[in-house]
Parts: sequence; C-alpha cells; structure tokens
Amino acid sequence: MNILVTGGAGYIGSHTCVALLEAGHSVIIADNLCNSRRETVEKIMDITGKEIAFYKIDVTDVEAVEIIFRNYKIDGVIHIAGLKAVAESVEKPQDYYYNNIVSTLVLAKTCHKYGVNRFVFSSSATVYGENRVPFVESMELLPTTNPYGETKAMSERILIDIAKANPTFYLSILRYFNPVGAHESRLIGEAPNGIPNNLMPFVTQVAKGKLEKLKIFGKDYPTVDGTGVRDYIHVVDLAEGHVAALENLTEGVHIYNLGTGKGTSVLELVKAFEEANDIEIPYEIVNR
Ligand SMILES: O=c1ccn([C@@H]2O[C@H](COP(=O)(O)OP(=O)(O)O[C@H]3O[C@H](CO)[C@@H](O)[C@H](O)[C@H]3O)[C@@H](O)[C@H]2O)c(=O)[nH]1
Repeated sequence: MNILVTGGAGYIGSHTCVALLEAGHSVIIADNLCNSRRETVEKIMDITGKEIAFYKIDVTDVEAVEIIFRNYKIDGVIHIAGLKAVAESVEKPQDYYYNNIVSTLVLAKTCHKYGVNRFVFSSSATVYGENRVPFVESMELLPTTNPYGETKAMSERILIDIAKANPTFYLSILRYFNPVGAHESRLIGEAPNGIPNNLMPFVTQVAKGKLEKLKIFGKDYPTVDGTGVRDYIHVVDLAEGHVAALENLTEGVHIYNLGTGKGTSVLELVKAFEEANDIEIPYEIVNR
C-alpha cells in the first residue's frame, strides 16, 4: 500500500516508516520538521534501502496536503504529526488546539474527497484522564488535565463521528503509553530539539554529558519507591503496532492501547539504564 505518514520524520514516525517499508509498503512522509530533522528521512532510507517521498509541509495546510493526494494514489494515512509537550500546551493552548485539531480535520476531509478509507490515528494514554488504572479501551474518557490531552481526546471524537457517518471509512485509534528505545541500527532515535521534556531523552543526554544531572520529579507517590510509575513500551514494538493496525484494518472503529501493561518507576528505569549501559546517571529527587 501507499501510506501517507504525517510526522514521519519524528521519533515514533521514523520507526513506523522503517516498519512499514520493511513490511513492503511505500511511504510518503509529510512533516514540517518543527521537532525533527530532514536527515532522519535519509537515515530511514539507509536502514531499509528503500526510497521515500518527503514533503516538508504543515498538515494544517489544505492545499499542501491535497498536492500529495493528487500526486499519489494513497491507500491509507497514519496521522502522527502533532504538538506533544504537555507543559507547553498549558502555556500555548491556542497553538495546540489549532495544530492538533485542524490537522486531523484537514486529513479526514482530504481522505473523504479522494476516497481514502484507511486511517490510523496516533492518540495517547493521556485521553483516559482522571480514570483509574488499569486503563481499558472500553472506558469512558474523562477530562484530561491539559490542552494537549484534550486535543487527542477531541481528535478521537471527531474521527469516530466521521467513521460513524461514513461506514467505508475504517479507523484505528492507537493510544500510546510511553515509548522508549531506538532502532538497533542506532541511526534513528529520540532526538528532540532543545532541552528534552521527557524522561528518556533527558536521561540519554545526561549519559552523553550534554546535561549535568537528572531531576526526578517527586518521591511521595504511592508507588514501589515513591517515584512516578509509567508503562514504557519499546518504540520498535510501537512501530510494528502501526503496521499491524493498518494491515488488519476492517470496517468500523478500532481502539488499541499500545503499552506493555507493566508499570516501571522512574528510579527503576534509571537503574535499568545504568546497568544496561554500564554508566552512572547523576540524579537528584526534587519535590513535585
Ligand atoms: O526530567 C524528568 C522528566 C520526567 N520525569 C518523570 O518521568 C516520568 C515520565 O515522564 P515523561 O517522559 O515526561 O512522560 P509523561 O509525563 O508520562 O508524558 C508522556 O506520556 C504521555 C502518555 O502517557 C504522552 O501523552 C505525553 O505526550 C508524553 O510526554 C514521570 O513520572 C515524570 O514525572 C522526571 O522525573 N524527570
């Protein structure tokens, strides 16, 4: 299939493109490179030995998106592009709502216009909001604590309504937990622009000596050691989940959690990283 991957130059997107190409699909990337690099596209081609079409566009731009649909017979869309920093979304809600909602609408509308009926949407475990763990797909979504989470929950609702109104529009919603790791080639991985927001890229930059010390936020959570617990999933497993979702897409709406079901605390993760890399990560635990 010819698959349009939005955000294909990013962390999750690049690994997903590798998995798609390795499964025999053709890939067209649309990415504005706001938190990724053009070289990543070359690296995906180096890893797979396959060509990719790359469009440096913003997926909120209807005309730019249409050019792709006119140039290729698109069989499916994997929509990963989006703004994703939780704290920034509280400071700049207008940017988050605009980018993340308009991009979803533009893609859905263009799919409708060009008869593209396979759509995989990159959502987040954040949409469970105030629900209690374990999070299961059938749960009713409760409000999240930040605009970023709301944009994911809203995009889900928009796409579900579109799928209900158009029975030939097949939709798969993937709710990611916390992706970590990198492709075994080491050519691609998580390399955010600026100082990382998330735990793992922060840890790797401390390991490289680029940052001095990790701050662990909070020590009094009701967890094994008081530090925050998350469900970390290897990014290559996550990427393969996209291929499986796309290839097995059938009529209707399908929602999948992409996690391991296993909780790991920040301290456990740091210790595992230290052991695996035979390195010491200087850290300080600070109050949340
Ligand atoms: O410098 C840091 C960064 C993070 N943490 C902690 O590490 C854990 C993981 O944090 P982080 O990597 O920022 O991930 P989340 O807060 O779980 O948020 C991520 O995971 C969500 C899905 O669960 C996504 O929706 C978000 O986009 C994504 O940022 C949490 O306990 C944080 O408090 C630290 O202690 N120090």
